[in-house]
Amino acid sequence: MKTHIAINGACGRMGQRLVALAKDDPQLHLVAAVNSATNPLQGKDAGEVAGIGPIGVPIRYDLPIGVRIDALIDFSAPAGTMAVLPVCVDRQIPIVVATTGHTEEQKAEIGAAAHNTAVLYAPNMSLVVNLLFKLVRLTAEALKGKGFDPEIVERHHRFKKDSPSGTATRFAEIIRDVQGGEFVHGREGIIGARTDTEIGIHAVRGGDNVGEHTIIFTTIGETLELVHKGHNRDSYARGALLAAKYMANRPAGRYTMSDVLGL
Ligand SMILES: NC(=O)C1=CN([C@@H]2O[C@H](COP(=O)(O)OP(=O)(O)OC[C@H]3O[C@@H](n4cnc5c(N)ncnc54)[C@H](OP(=O)(O)O)[C@@H]3O)[C@@H](O)[C@H]2O)C=CC1
Ligand SMILES: O=C(O)C1=N[C@H](C(=O)O)C[C@H](O)C1
Repeated sequence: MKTHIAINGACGRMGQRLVALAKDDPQLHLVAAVNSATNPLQGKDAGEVAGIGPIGVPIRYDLPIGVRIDALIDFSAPAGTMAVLPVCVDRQIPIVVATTGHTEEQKAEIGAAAHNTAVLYAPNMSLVVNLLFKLVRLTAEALKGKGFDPEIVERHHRFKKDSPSGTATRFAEIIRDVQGGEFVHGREGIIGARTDTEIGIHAVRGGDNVGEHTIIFTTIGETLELVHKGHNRDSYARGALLAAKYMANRPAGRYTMSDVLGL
């Protein structure tokens, strides 16, 4: 049986790739393509917006009533997540939140929604980035107390609205979880020597970069760098579609990309 999915943020860079890849997947049926009410593409065919020709699914600003939705994928903006979340809770629609840049309060609300519906909230849907989360934890554990300075550099396209990336923040949280310490975002001025407890986070913005993360562990005499470079957005989109299939019919609770990917 096909998984019936809805996409929030369907007109965006990620939303368009999800629409296109879902169309080619015989296990998926796209039943709703949602985007902000003010978007000029409202009412247009989601396939046309995605550049694959008409698919009979119009862009709309809310979820259709009386239509079976097995999972919703959200690649929008923090306000977009918070608009669709209560509807998913009310209708017990499993939700895959891929949007980044939420406030701490919004993150808590997303977490609380898991009492009532299935929630997967991940800053990165790529298989190998999720593997890298594990490798960074392993590295932080191995190098703990051995005098290595952790620094994270992320690079993204000029249009990205949030900084640092959700993925960079997750890498930093993993290192802090293992080693302790505090986040330092960029550096400027006469700031003095680096302390032993800093976890540096640096955001580069420009061009059409779909996402790069470099996790640096450096000491006097040598440096280890763990690097991921996205080539296009499809690794994120494929991971999210896999997550939607995994989440369909799951009971309320929190799920992770490690669950989905079997990592
Ligand atoms: N977890 C992961 O693997 C990945 C996560 N992301 C994250 O996904 C999000 C989207 O990225 P991207 O596609 O590049 O961004 P875009 O800006 O290209 O797309 C976002 C889309 O969401 C729409 N939107 C904004 N507000 C709302 C709302 N209130 N309700 C419904 N739709 C809304 C926008 O419409 P409008 O233009 O009208 O505002 C736009 O069409 C970002 O937070 C990004 O960081 C991106 C890639 C991978
Ligand atoms: O906005 C993007 O493009 C991306 N955002 C995500 C993030 O903030 O971590 C994931 C990926 O790096 C692409």
